[in-house]
Formats: sequence, structure tokens, C-alpha cells
Amino acid sequence: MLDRPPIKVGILGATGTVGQRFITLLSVHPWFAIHVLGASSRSAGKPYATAVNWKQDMIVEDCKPEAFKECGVIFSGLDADVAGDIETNTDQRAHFVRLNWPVFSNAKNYRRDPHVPLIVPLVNLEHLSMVSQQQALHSPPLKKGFIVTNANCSTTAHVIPLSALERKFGPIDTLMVTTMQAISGAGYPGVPSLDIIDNVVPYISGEEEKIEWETRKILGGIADVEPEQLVGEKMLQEFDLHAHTPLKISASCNRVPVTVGHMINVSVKFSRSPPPSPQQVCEALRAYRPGAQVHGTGAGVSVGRVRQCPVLDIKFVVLADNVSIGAATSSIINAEFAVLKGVVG
Ligand SMILES: NC(=O)C1=CN([C@@H]2O[C@H](COP(=O)(O)OP(=O)(O)OC[C@H]3O[C@@H](n4cnc5c(N)ncnc54)[C@H](OP(=O)(O)O)[C@@H]3O)[C@@H](O)[C@H]2O)C=CC1
Ligand SMILES: N[C@@H](CC(=O)OP(=O)(O)O)C(=O)O
Repeated sequence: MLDRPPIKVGILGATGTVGQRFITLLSVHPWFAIHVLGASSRSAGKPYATAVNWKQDMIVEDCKPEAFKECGVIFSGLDADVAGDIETNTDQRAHFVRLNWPVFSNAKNYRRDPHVPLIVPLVNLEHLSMVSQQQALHSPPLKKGFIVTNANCSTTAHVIPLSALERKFGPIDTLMVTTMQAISGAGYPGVPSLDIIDNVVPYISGEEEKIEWETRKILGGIADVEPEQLVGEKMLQEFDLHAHTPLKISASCNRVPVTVGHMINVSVKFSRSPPPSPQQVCEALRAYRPGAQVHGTGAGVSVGRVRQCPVLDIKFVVLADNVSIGAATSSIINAEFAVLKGVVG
């Protein structure tokens, strides 16, 4: 239990697929109380029920900071076309962040920023430590504002078992992933029905590059920059992008006619030789206890068909709820951890 009154939260992109999941999860959350809902000017001014044909009776606001004054935390499910400017603005890390809000975002815009943590809560909560450097390097320095992102939904799915395996068996050297991604991952209205009914679309724009890059940031660590530099009294740090063992990754992405749930075929080659057996891999996955304790539907991933790979070492299948652990649930756990660590004031 948290020994304080619930923190008022605002949701940007509240009318979208991820926004609606935020509302479902936060409406019963013991620490966070939904206070303001924001979306585009198409929805602003309408009761939420009208804007999304749903059941809440709050008025949707424009995503302008004035409406969010009383909120202590901002969750964002904004379309990436607008998230960059609204969350932080092109003027460095401005807007909601510059105005000193902690922002937990699902959008891709700041995932590659060298000072922005990209956190999958079952894997790398320790990357939250980069927030203080992000605040110190902002001009002017920020006291409370920061942005933490969560990953692409397919990346999120596969890094969870991969992290379990790296912790037990050491670095992974090569990774081949083939995704079968649900249509809810593409937002609304998303993929045209005539493209996806009775079909598989073997291309998702930008997805393969995101999976290949984000996996390295999430599975990698944080290291002091060389030559040494100081930020205040602390060493300047950087994400090492798995530099200790360059990780070769090849991703192939497909859209399939499924409403929710991304399924991923994964083959891995370990650095160590001999590699673990399928049975040892199963035992390691069962024994994995991530730093974050998660409860609730869609808050984990399922792994099956663990077997020998005749080309690499081991192959298996992962299934994840792209809207929950792939999006809203991860943001919420990241925020819970930030509250516990005192990073959210
Ligand atoms: N769906 C998924 O499985 C996952 C999605 N993500 C990411 O999360 C984000 C949201 O995705 P999703 O919910 O699927 O997208 P949707 O298309 O369903 O929702 C987008 C939201 O952004 C709002 N919006 C659009 N334009 C503007 C604007 N100009 N100003 C203010 N608000 C605006 C929309 O409001 P309005 O209704 O008024 O248009 C809506 O609330 C994206 O960045 C996506 O890449 C990440 C992981 C998984
Ligand atoms: N692109 C993913 C959804 C997602 O996570 O996107 P992004 O990485 O841009 O937030 C899908 O279509 O299933």
C-alpha cells in the first residue's frame, strides 16, 4: 500500500486503443486517480462517452497543459505523429515535460533519445536511474519533469523471455524474430479491412527497425561515458546498447487478421558453448522473477514450444497482449516504480 492520497493523473490520447486500456486499468488503480482526459480537437469538448462511444462521463480536453494543472502524472497514448510535440515539444524536452510533469509515454518519438529510459518493466526498471541525468541536462534543468517511454509492443513481448535467458545463461549473440501482429496494434482506423480480411500483410512500416534497435537498448546496460565527464557531482552516463556482446538481430514483421495479441517466433544463439538445452531454457523461464511484481490479465507474456533450433541454438514462441503489457500496463508499472523510488514527487 502507498501511504499517500491517490495521485491525480491525466491521460493524453485517452480516446484511442491504448488510451481506453489506460482508463480500464487506472479506473481501479489504488494509487492513481483519473483526473483529466485529453485527445484531439475532434474529440475535445465532447463527453468521453460520445467521443469514444463508451461509458465514462468526463469531458475530453485538448492536450494543452492548462487543463492538466492538478495532475501529478501524465500517461500518453498519443499517436506518434503528434506525441513528439505535445509530450515534450521540438524545443528540447519542453511542453508537458518542460512544465515539470512526469510523462509515461507509449509513443516511439523519444525511445532513442540518449537520456530517455526505454523501459519494459519486467526487464530493465533500473534504467529509470537515467531520469536524473535527463533532468540535469535539460535547459533549464528540470526539478520534476521527465519522460519515460515504453517499447514497441513486439519488442516488449520478446525481450521478457530474452532477459530471463540472458540472466541465466549469459549474452545472446544472434536473434531471429518473425512476428504475427494483431490489427489493434495499428491504432484506429488502422489497416484497411480489404487489406487484412482473409490475408496476411508481410510488412509493417518501420517495425523491423524498431525491434532491432530497441532490443539492444532494453537488454543493454548503463555505463559511464569515456573519457569521464561530470553532470553536477555524478558521472555522465550512456545506454551501452548491449555493447559487451554485439547482438545480431534480424526481424520480419507480419500483420495478421487477429484483433488482440502479438505472436512471435524467436530463434536464439547464445554466446556460450555448449548452449543450454531446451529443458534448461524451460526451467530458466519458469524460475525467472523480474524486479517488478505484476498481477492482472495481460500483465505478462506466454512462452511455448521451446525446442532445439537446427540453425541457431533454441527456438520458441511468445504471445503477448499488445495493448496491455505491450502498452498501457507497462506504462502504469513504470509509473508505479517511479513513485516507489521517489522519482515522481
Ligand atoms: N495499439 C498498440 O498495441 C500499441 C500502440 N503503441 C503506441 O501508442 C500510441 C497510441 O496507439 P493507439 O492507441 O493504438 O492509437 P489510436 O490511433 O487508437 O489513438 C490515438 C490517440 O491520439 C489522439 N490524437 C490524434 N491526433 C491528435 C492531435 N492532433 N492532438 C491530440 N491528440 C491526438 C487520438 O485522439 P482522437 O480520438 O481525438 O483522434 C487518440 O486518442 C501510438 O504512438 C502507438 O504507436 C505502443 C504499443 C502498442
Ligand atoms: N507498430 C505496432 C504498435 C506499436 O507498438 O507501435 P510503436 O512502436 O510505433 O509504438 C503494431 O503495429 O502492432
